Amino acid sequence: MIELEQVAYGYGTGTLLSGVTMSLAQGSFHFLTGPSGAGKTTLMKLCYGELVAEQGKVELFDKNVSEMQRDDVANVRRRIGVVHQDCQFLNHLSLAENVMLPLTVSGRSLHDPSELQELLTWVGLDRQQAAKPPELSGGERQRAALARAVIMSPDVILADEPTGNVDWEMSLRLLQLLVELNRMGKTVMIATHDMNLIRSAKSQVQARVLRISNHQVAVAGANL
Ligand SMILES: Nc1ncnc2c1ncn2[C@@H]1O[C@H](COP(=O)(O)OP(=O)(O)OP(=O)(O)O)[C@@H](O)[C@H]1O
Repeated sequence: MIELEQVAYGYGTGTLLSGVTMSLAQGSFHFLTGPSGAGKTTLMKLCYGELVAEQGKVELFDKNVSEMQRDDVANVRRRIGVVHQDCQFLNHLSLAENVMLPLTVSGRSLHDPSELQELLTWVGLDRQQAAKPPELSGGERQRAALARAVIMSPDVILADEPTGNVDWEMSLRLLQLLVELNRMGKTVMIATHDMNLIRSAKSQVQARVLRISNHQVAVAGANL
């Protein structure tokens, strides 16, 4: 689904990623880890076509990102749900409207309005659906961000530090939601610093751990 081959990227201040080769197969579950500033968010952005590799090749759903037309980019955006690290919302809209936003801006709607209720119940936010984002707690915002990422029924979910700023119990709840999505067949990658989260996932899902170090991505061994 997502293939990187010998990819390099930097922001003009030297090399950040180089010689990165990795593949996210359909239905796989990956963690992406590495020190702060190692390039996890940058790698995520390369994986959903937000950034274009300076060298090497990125293929999303068998299409080379550097050769994509506007329609291809729109198609990729529909098929990859991203949970951003800072989970920004429009404060004047309700939680439900924010979750619906990816559909609204693409001029689509749900086949059945009860799907929104189901989704909000699934993330445990059905009672807060009329609340405005500033009224939500950190954990509620993270769950709303996850709901917004899955509203388009994407094939892939990329979650950048989805458990940042929430307590351990909420981290496990968010992890469980991502594991459930994977069981439904979605390809999942979670960027995280939290080794305890990775360890707890291991009993629930067959997860691979990718680690960024020295500008490269390697599969981490068992001794996390
Ligand atoms: N738009 C940008 N312009 C210039 N430098 C940037 C930009 N975005 C990120 N960087 C730099 O690139 C490096 C990697 O950033 P990135 O956010 O990918 O790391 P990260 O591993 O996700 O970090 P963290 O774990 O702290 O979120 C950092 O040194 C950062 O300052």
